[in-house]
Amino acid sequence: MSAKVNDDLLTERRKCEFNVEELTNYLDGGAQATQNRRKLEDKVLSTKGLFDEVPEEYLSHKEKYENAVRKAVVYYKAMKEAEDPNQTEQERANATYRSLLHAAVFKDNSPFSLHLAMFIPAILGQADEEQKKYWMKRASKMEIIGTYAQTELGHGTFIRGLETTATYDPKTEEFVLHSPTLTAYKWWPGSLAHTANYCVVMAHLYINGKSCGIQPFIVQFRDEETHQPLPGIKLGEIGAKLGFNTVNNGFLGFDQHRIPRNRMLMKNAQVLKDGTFKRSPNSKLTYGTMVYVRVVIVNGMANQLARAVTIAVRYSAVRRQSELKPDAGEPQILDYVTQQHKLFIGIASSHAFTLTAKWLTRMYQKVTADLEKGNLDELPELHAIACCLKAVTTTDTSVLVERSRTSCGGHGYMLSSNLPQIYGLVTAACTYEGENTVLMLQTARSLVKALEQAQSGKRLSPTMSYLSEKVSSRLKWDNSIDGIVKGFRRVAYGKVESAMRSMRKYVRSGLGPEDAWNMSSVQLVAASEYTSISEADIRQLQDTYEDLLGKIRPNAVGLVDAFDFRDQILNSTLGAYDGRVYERLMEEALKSPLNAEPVNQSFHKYLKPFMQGKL
Ligand SMILES: CC/C=C\C/C=C\C/C=C\C/C=C\C/C=C\C/C=C/C(=O)SCCNC(=O)CCNC(=O)[C@H](O)C(C)(C)COP(=O)(O)OP(=O)(O)OC[C@H]1O[C@@H](n2cnc3c(N)ncnc32)[C@H](O)[C@@H]1OP(=O)(O)O
Ligand SMILES: Cc1cc2nc3c(=O)[nH]c(=O)nc-3n(C[C@H](O)[C@H](O)[C@H](O)COP(=O)(O)OP(=O)(O)OC[C@H]3O[C@@H](n4cnc5c(N)ncnc54)[C@H](O)[C@@H]3O)c2cc1C
Repeated sequence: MSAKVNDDLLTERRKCEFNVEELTNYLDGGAQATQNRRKLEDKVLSTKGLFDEVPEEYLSHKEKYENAVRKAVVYYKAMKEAEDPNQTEQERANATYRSLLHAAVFKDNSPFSLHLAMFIPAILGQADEEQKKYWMKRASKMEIIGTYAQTELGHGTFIRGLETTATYDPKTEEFVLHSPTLTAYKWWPGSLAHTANYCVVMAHLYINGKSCGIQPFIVQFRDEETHQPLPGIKLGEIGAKLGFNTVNNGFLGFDQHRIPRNRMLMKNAQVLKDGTFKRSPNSKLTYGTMVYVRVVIVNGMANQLARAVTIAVRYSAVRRQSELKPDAGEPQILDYVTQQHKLFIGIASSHAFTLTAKWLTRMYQKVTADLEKGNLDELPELHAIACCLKAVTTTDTSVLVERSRTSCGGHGYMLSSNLPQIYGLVTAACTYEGENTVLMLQTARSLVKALEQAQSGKRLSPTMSYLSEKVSSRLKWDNSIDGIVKGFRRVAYGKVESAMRSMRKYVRSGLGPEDAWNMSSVQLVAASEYTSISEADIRQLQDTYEDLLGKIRPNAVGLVDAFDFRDQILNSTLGAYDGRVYERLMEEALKSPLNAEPVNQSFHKYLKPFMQGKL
């Protein structure tokens, strides 16, 4: 018999003014997609051995990893078996697009995540047809487990500064991989330490002493039978982190490690047997895997943020605290407008990121199809947009997840709420796949170029077209959506123009272009991410805003119910559908090993002699 649902949550659900299932269907891409997702979740989550006997937080660092590998093999097998052979690729993609199934199994991400998130995309995007056929067969069947090894101890952002070398030896038709310094060691790749046995390595190619730029190589680094590191390979784990502690991030050093010529992924650039180098049509095509993952991250942020606000809004409907009016009893904390302000932006942002992710994915698919036909025209715009949206969505999601945590008071600080772990997952994305400041500066680079083109009368790409609108600075905008958008476009234009004026001022003062860029870089980042509107209009918008909060209030629980996260995926004492918060907090607390006995052994060993002055 299912447990009794909290009365306040029942009331909230009765108050809701819209059809929750309809919104769920919309988010999934239709009623059938909702059904497919639920069917997949039912199948996979009914698999034995997927969940923890002891809560992960009470395991050691090593036990956490070993437990995660145990679950990863069960999970991956269950996912494979749950695949419906009659489903189209698109239906399968839709069923997983919104599902955070892995979050029900791994609070801190899977040791296989890089295999699926980067190793396979790198093969698909960087291998020639013959290589793709061979490696995809092995990788898709998990005969091998891979990762993506680009970052080094000494370099993450500056890819052209990577020190790992790949020197072509025409006599043996091999590449010699070498880490000339400690800072050249690959450092950070997920699964690298003890899980994977292959990786795509980004290394500096040299032929006859000449630099041929950064190229991708598929490298085996562990024996497939014994899992021992191969000769000339130094491997290890980089240590405990804020989060991602079951992702097994590692380090790898090469000592004159030889690989066959056909291990360089040769879709874009090629090395012939005699050492002839055939250059890529665009050297940045090698960076394609990063563009792909940045696109995926935007959708991932939408889902993770939705999970956090679901937990916080349901808890805020159950938690009663303080006194809003004398003798009126303790109100639900969701009735405080400050609480609504903290949480409703998170609901709206998750929807905004979902729609943005869909738009960006379509743009990525179009540009990738064009690249296949040799048309690179829209690659720069895709790069700029992917950089901006990855940076903005990860920054905003980190802020909003942390705000969801602090809006739940002390209970939000409990690991059993799962809000700290969700924060650990999303805040990592501000750094990986391109540190956010660096990516915003990439976008700024495109904005400055676009404004210069606009000022010389050239046509701009659709996403930059606001820079060619001669919008009057005395524009008055109203509270309509159109008016607000016009206002934001006007201010965004002003930010880019101001940054450019600043750079020109520095150049006139005698600085070189690079120093002028650096001196203006704070403004350049603001131009890429930040748009604010002038003081006078904030008051007008503020009234509208507070009015909107009131309109959302009766529907808040319905809006998060529509995300349709089952309890196992929320994995939270505060966010369960039935709202039995206090019973769950106690149930989880009693699982602490410290509660197995009333007096801990440290009393007799340390406390008692200490208090009796015997230590
Ligand atoms: C479970 C997780 C929970 C929540 C998260 C949800 C979803 C996540 C989904 C998947 C992830 C899950 C698991 C994986 C977790 C972690 C994996 C992490 C992997 C990594 O971090 S891999 C390493 C990533 N590293 C980087 O991104 C490095 C960033 N640096 C760069 O990109 C370049 O160095 C930089 C900054 C662009 C500068 O390079 P460079 O100096 O050479 O370029 P310039 O600035 O001079 O520009 C030259 C020219 O080239 C253009 N350009 C640059 N980059 C690109 C590109 N990628 N594509 C196209 N064009 C590019 C640039 O615009 C210039 O053009 P111009 O001269 O102006 O015409
Ligand atoms: C959880 C996690 C997982 C990861 N997984 C992988 C993986 O699987 N594979 C992989 O290859 N890498 C991985 N990484 C590494 C990640 O890609 C790098 O950390 C990232 O690219 C940043 O590089 P860095 O750490 O060397 O920082 P740096 O590049 O040294 O940056 C440090 C600071 O300097 C600033 N800075 C640097 N350059 C500039 C500039 N030009 N202008 C202005 N400011 C600048 C940055 O903004 C930042 O604040 C992972 C990282 C994390 C945190």
